[in-house]
Amino acid sequence: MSIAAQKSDPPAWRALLGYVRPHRWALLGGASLSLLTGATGLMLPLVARDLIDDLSDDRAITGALVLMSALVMANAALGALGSYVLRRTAESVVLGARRSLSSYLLRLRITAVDRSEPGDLMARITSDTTLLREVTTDSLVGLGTGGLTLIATLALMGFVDPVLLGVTLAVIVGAGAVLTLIVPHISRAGRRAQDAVGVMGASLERVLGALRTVKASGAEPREERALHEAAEESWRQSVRAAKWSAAAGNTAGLAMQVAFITVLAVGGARVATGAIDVGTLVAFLLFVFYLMMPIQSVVGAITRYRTGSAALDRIQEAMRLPAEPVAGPAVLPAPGAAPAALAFEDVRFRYADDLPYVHHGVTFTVPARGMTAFVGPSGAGKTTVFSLIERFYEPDSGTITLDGRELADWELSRLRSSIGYVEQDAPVLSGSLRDNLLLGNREADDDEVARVVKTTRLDGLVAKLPEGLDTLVGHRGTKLSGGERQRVAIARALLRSPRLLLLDEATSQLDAVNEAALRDTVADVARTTTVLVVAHRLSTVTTADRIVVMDAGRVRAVGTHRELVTADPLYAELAATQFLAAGG
Ligand SMILES: Nc1ncnc2c1ncn2[C@@H]1O[C@H](COP(=O)(O)OP(=O)(O)OP(=O)(O)O)[C@@H](O)[C@H]1O
Repeated sequence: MSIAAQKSDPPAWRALLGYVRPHRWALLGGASLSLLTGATGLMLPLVARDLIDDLSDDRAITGALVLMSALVMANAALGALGSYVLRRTAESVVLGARRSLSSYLLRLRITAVDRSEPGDLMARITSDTTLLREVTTDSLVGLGTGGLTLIATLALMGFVDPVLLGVTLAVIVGAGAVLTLIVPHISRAGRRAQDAVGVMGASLERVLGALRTVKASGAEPREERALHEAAEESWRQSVRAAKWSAAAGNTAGLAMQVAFITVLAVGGARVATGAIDVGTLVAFLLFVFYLMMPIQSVVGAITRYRTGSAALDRIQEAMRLPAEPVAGPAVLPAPGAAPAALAFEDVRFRYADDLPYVHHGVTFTVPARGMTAFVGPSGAGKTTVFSLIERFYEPDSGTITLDGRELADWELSRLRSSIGYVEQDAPVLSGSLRDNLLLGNREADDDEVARVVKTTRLDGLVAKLPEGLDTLVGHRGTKLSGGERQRVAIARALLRSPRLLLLDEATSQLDAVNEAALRDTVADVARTTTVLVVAHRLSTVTTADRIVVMDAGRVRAVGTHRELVTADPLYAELAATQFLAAGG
């Protein structure tokens, strides 16, 4: 996984504030309720003391009892409300992060996706965002309420005896120095634990995405080991983080005990010299005791923030991957819209700076309407032509124009809405058959769907499925055959009434009858639309209006089948040896 942190990354707390800002008032409300709960709790002993005084002085205790009951009720009610408000706010922060991250991931550039593991990206949305929950409530609120209580207690201590306050502060500063050494270990271990969860997500995605192949290859034990290793690495790092967190918590506890003893010793000496009286010393020691709670809460907040900040860093890294601009909903071309004309002019392209060029100056023109077939040996760069037209990638040099206008000048959603694209492996998404057909055009009505289902010869399939178009097709369409998936992909593209249809022909999977039918359908579409086909069948190339022969990233010839068979030796060889199904 190469989503790496950059030196210039802003600190995690700034990102956290970004997520929390929309919920600041709810968070403040929850924190105030927590403070109020604490205050009602602190008042209870005072009222109890009054009640005991009343009892010993033979006074009526009804008033004190009523007050105590009211305080107990208020404490419980405020506590429950405060905790609900805080948890709800924390969940809203998680929701906000999940929403923005998932929207962002849908806009990722394909180059970024090429460099990422989908399983790791999934872990960032699911697991890492969950950690924001604790960071929001425990860290932010703990730091706020604990910090306020700490300041108030220290102020009162300074009021009682500044010298003893100095002693206490010296101990606290010493403990703080130790904590600054411990805290980075918590961050590091937290980061590694979350990275290991990402690795596990990636391994899971790899296995589940190809479970049949894994089983058929007998690779379960090896894949199981990889999954377990990732789980164990996460465990190891989480345990390491727990160890350092425990050390931090105990350092705080130890510091308070050291402060207690030091205050006792220095305070005793001051009592002996008459600088303070015993009452002052006792009151101060009580304050040292009370100091424990806010200090624990502040240290807890810091340690939890450090674990959570690792998750925040991972979320921010994903949010910095290159993405496409935000676009409004795409407007599909009206049925009967003019077909598109396309031109490549000296296009050079490579998938990454450290990879060799795939296109070395590709030039061809495709007029509006008609079918153009791309042929050539495997790896010649045919599918890459389609990827560049869809602007999944940008060429390094040269120009690509659609209707005479450079692709870079097109609004991306508008460009893509003009195109119907059928990928070679014809992906089908989990959901119903209808969902899949309407993926590219939600607006298509039942008549249009029925027509396209018929032209792509899916009507037989629909009739035999238990729930027709509403039958679920399984994860990645596993309940469909390869040929059916391909026809679904073609039907989906046709429902968009594209001005340019890109068809990356599968190398197999269609039986002769369906192939002939689809060839007729595509030929029919080519009468009104511009169709580009990466062709693997003789029947396709013989019906094409023109054929572009590609070899090693260059266009070596353009012509019809008849012309090329005699004019281009490579084409003649391909026609004789490589094209599938000779039914032309
Ligand atoms: N996402 C990618 N990242 C890096 N290299 C890639 C990527 N996609 C394709 N390539 C490389 O680019 C070259 C051209 O690939 P392309 O898919 O365009 O070939 P093709 O002519 O369509 O081949 P085939 O007929 O086998 O589908 C190949 O060498 C391939 O390995």
